[in-house]
Amino acid sequence: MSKSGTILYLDGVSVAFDGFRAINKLSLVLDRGEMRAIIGPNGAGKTTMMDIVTGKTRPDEGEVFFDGQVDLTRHDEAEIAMMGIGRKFQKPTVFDSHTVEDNLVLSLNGPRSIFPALFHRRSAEEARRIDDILGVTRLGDKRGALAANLSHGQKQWLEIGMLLAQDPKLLLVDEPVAGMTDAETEETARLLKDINQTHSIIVVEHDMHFVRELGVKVTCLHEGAVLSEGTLDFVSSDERVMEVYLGR
Ligand SMILES: Nc1ncnc2c1ncn2[C@@H]1O[C@H](COP(=O)(O)OP(=O)(O)OP(=O)(O)O)[C@@H](O)[C@H]1O
Repeated sequence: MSKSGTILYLDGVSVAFDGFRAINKLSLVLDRGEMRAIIGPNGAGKTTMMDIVTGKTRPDEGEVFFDGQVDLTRHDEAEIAMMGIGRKFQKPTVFDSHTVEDNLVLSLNGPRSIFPALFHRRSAEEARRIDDILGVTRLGDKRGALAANLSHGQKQWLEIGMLLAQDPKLLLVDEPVAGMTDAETEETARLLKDINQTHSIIVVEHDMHFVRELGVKVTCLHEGAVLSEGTLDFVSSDERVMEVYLGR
């Protein structure tokens, strides 16, 4: 299959831990500009797949390409982050004692340490980017609030904003709506759809209501490989998916 036009290209990827194949000849292709939802039972290999993409885990075999041409297996975690793959873990890790705005300023890309970042005169370009991110993450009226005082959902949105501040091409988002209210969950689907206008996204999520709201192609992983792929209706009516995951 051609890699051109892809933002992420995995083919025949395997990795074993002590002889156990957590990822087993996995092939998964994400087009540039696409948002994809990844589902699958516990232990299916979702986290390990993201660890491979971000350079945390090296595959034993297979091809892993970013943006059609970058061989990710030749780069380490820091290089991969610099190249434009941003990852959001499940648990928010915002700086509680800083304001929402300062959390974003601290995440803006470019070499900087905490004091220059907070005290240097902000350029017009930086101010515009912060405003854009506050808008897209629904935090415009929380700009001056301490991150500690945000709701759980707002903290997740702030962390997504901190990822955007690094200007990634591809965002990997792990279980963003776990612990959110229904209203926050629905808003998160809208928020990710907004971000998807300008970024490619992979979302790992167990919440099927949320996956339906996203309305994107779904890949179900099982035992380290793709079990089923297509629309949510197609995947969720696949007997093999019902057997290992949804029908439990
Ligand atoms: N560093 C490791 N050493 C040994 N086994 C591992 C390691 N990392 C993952 N595994 C195993 O690989 C398999 C896949 O795990 P992984 O965390 O990728 O699944 P997952 O789909 O993310 O599951 P969950 O939905 O529970 O997060 C599991 O059986 C896990 O125990």
